[in-house]
Amino acid sequence: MERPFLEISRVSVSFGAAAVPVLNGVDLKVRQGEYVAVIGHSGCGKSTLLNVVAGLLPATLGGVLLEGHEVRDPGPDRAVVFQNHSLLPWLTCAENVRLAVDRTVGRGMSRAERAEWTRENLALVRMEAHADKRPHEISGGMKQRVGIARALAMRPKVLLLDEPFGALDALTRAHLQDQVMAIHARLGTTVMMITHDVDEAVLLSDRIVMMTNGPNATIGEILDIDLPRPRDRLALASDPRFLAARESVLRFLHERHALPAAA
Ligand SMILES: Nc1ncnc2c1ncn2[C@@H]1O[C@H](COP(=O)(O)OP(=O)(O)OP(=O)(O)O)[C@@H](O)[C@H]1O
Repeated sequence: MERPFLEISRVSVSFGAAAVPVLNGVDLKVRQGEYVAVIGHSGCGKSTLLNVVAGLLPATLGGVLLEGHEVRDPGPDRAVVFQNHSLLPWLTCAENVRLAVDRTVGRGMSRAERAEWTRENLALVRMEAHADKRPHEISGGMKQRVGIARALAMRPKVLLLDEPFGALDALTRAHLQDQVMAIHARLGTTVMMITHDVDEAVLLSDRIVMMTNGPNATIGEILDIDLPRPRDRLALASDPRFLAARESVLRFLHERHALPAAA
């Protein structure tokens, strides 16, 4: 059998002396270029799982392999974009991206090449016109776009998105989702994205990983989304396959794994 690109094997995570682990025995194989969304109720351990893949948090049991190499630390092959941008406020958009370039792929590049690579990556998220602005001069959606450009500029093997659009209004969110789909189509980056948004998960993903409630959370079900790409949100809004996938995730979250208070 072909070796999986990213392999999460029997990952369990316990914090401190807690008797019950947050995550228990999470197994997932991700293909190169695949777009996987992880969805589940608040507190089930989605960010914990992403942090293990990022190398920011060690698994208590089990582990993660990327192209057969064990993940032990954070590294530029696994770039993370968080819900709240983490741009340095005293640097311009270009300088924020450039900093990541200088420390990773830019090491073998000339000064001019680094500047060009920075510009190209800002262009991927259509932010080249704002390259010289500082974070306080741009909107929340624009800051997230710069954060995505910074992550992509490292040409990671896996892009880890932890609710990247969670703090944005619906229209900005839709716009960014479309941009991320276009970038995924163009670069073929493997993506693991955490989201609470069912429509977002169905629109963007090849597979949706649905987590059971914590503690002791694990993968409950995995849904394949076979919708052809490129995907158009308007056309899909009334597509029976989109609606069926959406309903299946909603049933998982609100029937089979409803939170006790909501059940
Ligand atoms: N460093 C930590 N120390 C102790 N407990 C933690 C730590 N990090 C997370 N937890 C606990 O682990 C559980 C899972 O947290 P996590 O942030 O992974 O959930 P989540 O599914 O991403 O939640 P949300 O959707 O609300 O962001 C929670 O109960 C949380 O309190």
